[in-house]
Amino acid sequence: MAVALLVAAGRGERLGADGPKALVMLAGRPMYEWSLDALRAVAAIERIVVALPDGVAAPAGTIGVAGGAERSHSVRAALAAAGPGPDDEPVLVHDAARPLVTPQIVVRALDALAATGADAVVAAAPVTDTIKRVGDGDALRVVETVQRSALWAVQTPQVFRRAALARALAEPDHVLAAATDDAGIVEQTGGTVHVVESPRENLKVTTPIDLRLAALLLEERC
Ligand SMILES: Nc1ccn([C@@H]2O[C@H](COP(=O)(O)OP(=O)(O)OP(=O)(O)O)[C@@H](O)[C@H]2O)c(=O)n1
Ligand SMILES: C[C@](O)(CO)[C@H](O)COP(=O)(O)O
Repeated sequence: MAVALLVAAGRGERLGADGPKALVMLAGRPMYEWSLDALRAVAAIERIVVALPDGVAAPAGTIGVAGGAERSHSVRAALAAAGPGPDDEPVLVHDAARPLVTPQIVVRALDALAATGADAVVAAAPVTDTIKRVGDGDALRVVETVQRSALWAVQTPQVFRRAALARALAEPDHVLAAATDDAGIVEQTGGTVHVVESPRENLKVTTPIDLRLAALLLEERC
């Protein structure tokens, strides 16, 4: 059985809405509810912890906890609220900002962790753009065209063996603040991380155009 941590405590500054991003209405419901539906539909998930903005009540059947200053601080708070568990227990972390996640994506990530000896498995999609490294003195000068075949755009869900995630989240606050995902901290602390393929549709709502796209895709599903 697995524990799921849904992080929904971000401010959403790049979206520029009136309130926290996870509470923004998307295809008729607060954004975080779409991810909760997907997590609740997976039989292997026995507990869901939600990191929320201060003062927001926990959704029914979940454990609520106040989020931290940065994303990985919220993951740390959620893991603490989940209570103790065995070292090899799968702990799944998902962003409420990825409302297009499906039960199938979640199950594929959990199964992939069980099938490997890795410390973590992250949902990801092969990169389809050509990526150039820019900078090196002249801010706009192209330095390199990166070999695309080795590049994957990483998403959530990210599934960890509990001990590896706990070790990563025990790093100092500034290490957590600098990380854009938890798997990156696992890598820095000597852990092994694999990818499992996931559709590009599992996009992250960051800016207003993402919100419009997510609404269109969710309305298509309903
Ligand atoms: N202190 C934080 C920051 C982020 N998150 C969550 O982490 C996910 C990914 O974060 P991001 O999309 O960067 O959200 P925000 O931090 O809200 O966005 P911004 O950087 O534009 O303010 C989101 O589900 C967000 O709610 C969180 O729980 N706690
Ligand atoms: C964790 C994440 O969703 C992986 O793509 C992403 O890095 C978090 O978003 P942020 O905007 O970089 O905080």
